[in-house]
Amino acid sequence: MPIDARKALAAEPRSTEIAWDHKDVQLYHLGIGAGTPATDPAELRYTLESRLHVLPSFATVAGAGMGVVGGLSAPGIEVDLAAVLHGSQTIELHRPLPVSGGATSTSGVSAVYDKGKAAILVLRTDVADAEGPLWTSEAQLYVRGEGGFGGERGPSARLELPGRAPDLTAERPIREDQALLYRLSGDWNPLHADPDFAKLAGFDRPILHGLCSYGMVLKAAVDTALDGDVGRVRRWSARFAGVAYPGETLRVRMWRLDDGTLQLTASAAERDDAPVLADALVQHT
Ligand SMILES: CCCCCCC[C@@H](O)CC(=O)SCCNC(=O)CCNC(=O)[C@H](O)C(C)(C)COP(=O)(O)OP(=O)(O)OC[C@H]1O[C@@H](n2cnc3c(N)ncnc32)[C@H](O)[C@@H]1OP(=O)(O)O
Repeated sequence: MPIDARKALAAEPRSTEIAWDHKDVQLYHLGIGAGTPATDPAELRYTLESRLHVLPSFATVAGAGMGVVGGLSAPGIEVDLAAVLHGSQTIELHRPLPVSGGATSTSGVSAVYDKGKAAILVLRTDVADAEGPLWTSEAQLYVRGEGGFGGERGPSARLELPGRAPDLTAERPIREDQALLYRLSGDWNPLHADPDFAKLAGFDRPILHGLCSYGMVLKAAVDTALDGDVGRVRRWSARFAGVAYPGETLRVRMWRLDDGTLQLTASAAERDDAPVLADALVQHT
């Protein structure tokens, strides 16, 4: 059986050493659409090494990504990459991310849910350096066709949107070559680059990496709602509610909640606001 939940959950978490430097950070920022000083001089904080700050979602690619090439393989898990969609992602920052660094990353499967038509794999990663914990991340992978193994169904709660107009709206164009640029940060999944593979996975053309929209939307939130200060982000969580395609425009709606949290949605402006990110929250100082 491609997913053996008991074996996957019983496996010891795996530790690897990761390292990154300013070039990785700059490439990541370009991959999520950082602009040029001609559009906004403040953009140089994302692209010029002497002013560089690190958008916290860089944590999702730090250390050269996930090595997903042919499939997802781990104890108890052997699934075809064409069946995998990124379902949701959370990162929690324990400290601001340094421009360059080295750390130990420890990952494991923390839950496996059975949605009938799909399985959900929950992967947790804890990253720490000599000074202590840096970040914790949780990825949920939606694996089509792998449910029905008799497992627990897992949570299904959805966040209600505030019943009022958004406090802020931002639009972010996705470059035609955005996915080609983004994949250089480590997610080489052909779903985002190869039209034949995309068709095999059931899409008319390559789709954008979930983590690329995840970074683009966090950047929009930091730049418009958090004074451009990446150090204010404590936690960023979102569900991938629908695909986004290169060439589209992400429309980001933001609400400031009473407890200080920022709630967001992102949609594809050209497709009647089809949902891209939902259940999205930025916790910040
Ligand atoms: C460490 C990191 C490794 C990364 C590896 C991944 C490599 C990457 O390169 C891959 C990608 O980036 S893929 C691109 C990003 N993702 C997407 O575009 C997916 C967009 N979402 C969809 O298409 C649908 O929501 C879809 C298809 C996900 C679900 O739609 P439906 O089938 O219509 O689902 P629905 O009938 O509404 O619900 C069925 C049950 O599943 C739960 N669920 C739905 N969407 C979920 C999601 N996004 N995440 C988690 N759970 C989800 C529902 O709650 C429901 O369960 P229940 O009935 O118990 O409530």
